[in-house]
Amino acid sequence: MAGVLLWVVCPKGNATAMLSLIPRSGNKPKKRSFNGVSAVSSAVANPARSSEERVYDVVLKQAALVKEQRGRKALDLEKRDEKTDGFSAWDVLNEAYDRCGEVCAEYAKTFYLGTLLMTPERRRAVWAIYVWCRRTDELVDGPNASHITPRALDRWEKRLDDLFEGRPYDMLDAALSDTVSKYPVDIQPFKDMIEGMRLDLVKSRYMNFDELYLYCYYVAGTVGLMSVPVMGIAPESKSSVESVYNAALDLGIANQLTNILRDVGEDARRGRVYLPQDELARFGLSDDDIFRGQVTDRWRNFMKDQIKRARMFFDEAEKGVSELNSASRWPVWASLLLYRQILDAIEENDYNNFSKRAYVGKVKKFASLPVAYGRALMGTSKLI
Ligand SMILES: CC(C)=CCC/C(C)=C/CC/C(C)=C/CC/C(C)=C/COP(=O)(O)OP(=O)(O)O
Repeated sequence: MAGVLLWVVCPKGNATAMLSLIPRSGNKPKKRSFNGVSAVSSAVANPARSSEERVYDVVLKQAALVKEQRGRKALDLEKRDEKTDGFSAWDVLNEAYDRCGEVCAEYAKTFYLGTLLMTPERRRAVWAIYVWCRRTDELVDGPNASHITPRALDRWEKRLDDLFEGRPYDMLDAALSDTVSKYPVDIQPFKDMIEGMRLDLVKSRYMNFDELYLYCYYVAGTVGLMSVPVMGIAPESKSSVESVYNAALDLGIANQLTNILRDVGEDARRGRVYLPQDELARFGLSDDDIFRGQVTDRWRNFMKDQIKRARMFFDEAEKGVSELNSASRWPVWASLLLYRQILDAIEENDYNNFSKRAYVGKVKKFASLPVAYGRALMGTSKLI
């Protein structure tokens, strides 16, 4: 896989040297200015490489894979239709995908409805990815989370390797195994999501935004990178593949930042603070203020800044949605608009995210759906 990336980046020259130059020489990753400083604040404190630059390597790798596989024919499912005991691989696979659809319908209703607009092939591939992410998340967040160990995560990663090599462990894995054999999905974002779970086992504080950015990439940005190869980029899109992947990554980051801001109180009750410590200090705040849970002016000002940054990531993401295949745009717009409104809800709660859960009411939710549909109908945008 690395060979593909290096070939694309540097067909003839010194690939390693070229790679380390990309973020600094090009304008990617974009340096987001946030209150006059880079949004990824410790890029300055850490002269080596910022998280944003490291994550961008994964974007390039995934984009290279898509370019390589564009035009390559998908595997012909019919060929697998050899019957054993009255059941064919095709029957089993269909059942596996149906089960993935049921899980998606149960846990992510709006998103599931949106996927129904996609082609049947794409829709079930998205379900298979969703289910794997959900199962991964449940290892550390589910009912058995207290028993989870780094070794269990290693075993989960071994299963991942196996399913990417066509050796699924169970039915749900079989659906994903089929999906990754048909779409140009790279294994790295999946491995990185497991890495995020490992991080969650040992880390409960983030010194600066650079550290938090990496965490958000692991647990949510990865989902964006996994989804685009399946959702597909519109054939008429004039944007670069890399910029669409960047937008997908930004949507994952924006969603996760929003999730963090919504759940400050809940996380604090579990002893966790997913907020940059240096930024808290800059506003005269500390962990104690969070555990105390008082909405003060300092807290409001801090929150205004955090919300502003999350919106910046949503803005970047929005530029990429129109570049997706037309049938994939609606579910993405719908989930983007709904999640973005959680930030408005935090404001409406006067920044009390300690004891009041910010949520988007049914009326607003339904009102967003036609808006999302309208945006999805608009064609691909300008070059980005
Ligand atoms: C923008 C472009 C070009 C493509 C879209 C690419 C996609 C689908 C990006 C979305 C990434 C995504 C869904 C990340 C997960 C983010 C997240 C914080 C999910 C929260 O999940 P739950 O914890 O179940 O949420 P609730 O707690 O709100 O129910």
